[in-house]
Amino acid sequence: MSMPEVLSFQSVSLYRGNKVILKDTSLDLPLSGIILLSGENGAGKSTILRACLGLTSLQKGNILFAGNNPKDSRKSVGYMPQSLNDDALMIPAINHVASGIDGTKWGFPINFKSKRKKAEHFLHMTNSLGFAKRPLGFLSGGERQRVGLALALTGEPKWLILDEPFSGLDHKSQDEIVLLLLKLVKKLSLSILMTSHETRSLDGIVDHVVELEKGQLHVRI
Ligand SMILES: Nc1ncnc2c1ncn2[C@@H]1O[C@H](COP(=O)(O)OP(=O)(O)OP(=O)(O)O)[C@@H](O)[C@H]1O
Repeated sequence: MSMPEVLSFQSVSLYRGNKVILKDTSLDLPLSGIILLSGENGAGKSTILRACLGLTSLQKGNILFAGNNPKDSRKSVGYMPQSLNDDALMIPAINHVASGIDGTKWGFPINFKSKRKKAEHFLHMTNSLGFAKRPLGFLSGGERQRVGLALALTGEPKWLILDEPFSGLDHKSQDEIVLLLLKLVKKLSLSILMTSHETRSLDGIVDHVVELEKGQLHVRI
C-alpha cells in the first residue's frame, strides 16, 4: 500500500496582529481521511486554514501539501469558508456553484450549458440538486452548507479544507453533513482538514485530531 501524502508544518511561526497563533511549530500530518483541527475560540484555527491555502503569509517557516507550497497546491484543494458574504445571498445555488467552474477547457471557453451540467453534477453529489434554482439566502443553513460543499468540489480537489461546516446547524443537519462528508471521502478518495466546535457528530469518524494550544499543534489521535 502506498504511504499517505503528508501536510507538513516546518518551523512555522504565524501571527495575526499581536496575537501569536503558531510559534516555531513543526508537525507532519498524514493527509488521509478526516482531520479535525481543534482549539479554543480565537486560538487561530481559521487563520491556520487560511495559511494552508496560501491566503495568509507566515512570519517564518513553511507549510507544505505533499511537498508543495500552498499556492502551488491550490488546484488540489477545495475550500469552504465559515460563512458566505451577504452579497452572495441573492445568487441561485446553481450559479454559485457554476462560479467555481473554470471557464475554459483546452483554451476554449466553456459555454454556460456545459457549465450548468457540471454544476448540476456537483449539486447532485452533495444532495442539493433539489434546490438548485433557489437563491442561497432562501436556503436553510444545512442546505447552504451542502451548496458550499458543491462549490468546494468544483475544482475536483484531492483535499478539502472546511471551516466550521456545522456552524449554526441543528443536530439533524449536522448528521446529514457528516454522512455526506463520509460519502465524499469514500467515493472521491478525498481527505478533509476541518475545524469544528461541534464534536458530537464527529465521534467515531475522525481519523486524526490535532489540537492548537499555546501556539503549538499537538496530535491527540
Ligand atoms: N483581520 C484581523 N486582524 C487582526 N486580528 C485578527 C483578524 N481576524 C482575526 N484576528 C484575531 O486572530 C485570532 C485568531 O482568529 P481565528 O478566527 O483564526 O480563530 P479561531 O480559532 O478560528 O476562532 P473561532 O473558534 O472563534 O472561529 C483571534 O484572536 C482574532 O481576534
